[in-house]
Amino acid sequence: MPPIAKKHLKLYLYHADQCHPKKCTGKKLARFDLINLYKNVNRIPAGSILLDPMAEKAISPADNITKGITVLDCSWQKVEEIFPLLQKKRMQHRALPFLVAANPVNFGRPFRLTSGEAFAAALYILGYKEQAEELLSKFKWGKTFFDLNKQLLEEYSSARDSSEIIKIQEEYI
Ligand SMILES: C[S@@+](CC[C@H](N)C(=O)[O-])C[C@H]1O[C@@H](n2cnc3c(N)ncnc32)[C@H](O)[C@@H]1O
Repeated sequence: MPPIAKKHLKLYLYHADQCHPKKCTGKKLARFDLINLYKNVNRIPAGSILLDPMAEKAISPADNITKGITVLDCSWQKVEEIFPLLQKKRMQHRALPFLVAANPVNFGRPFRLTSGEAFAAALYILGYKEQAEELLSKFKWGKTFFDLNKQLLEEYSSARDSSEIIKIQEEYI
């Protein structure tokens, strides 16, 4: 029997070099070869989904994800400065809905996810649950992220589109 191909999405990290290299979740995932790290945003293939906390539209299973997912690893202090600069790049900007961080820096805080959590949340919502779990298995607090957000992640992953995602979020908050 031929091996069954694992469901897998391409992941890109645009690294702005603004974090502590030893604490950076994106760099850690790149060391495990689980994501592709770029320091030049022009090298990221056009058409991917950019996880942008300020985007107007929430990610949903209705998104076209054939070109993969991109995360911008930068300081939270620079988010409002950098994301607008990427508006001209051909990426689809999407926000993640209400989810709670499990990383030690922002534990319990909604919306403020590390790059690793952001990738995992997007993958889970889009139906790539094994890949999401594989990514967060590299962090001590990875399982806690799924424990804290299990019910919401399941509901988001069965939403039809972005407006349903927002409805689920509003009912929860
Ligand atoms: C600001 S960086 C901080 C990275 C952190 N230094 C680390 O080690 O992971 C986190 C990135 O994850 C993505 N992200 C986090 N929370 C998000 C949200 N609520 N909606 C969309 N993207 C989010 C964004 O691409 C954001 O720029």
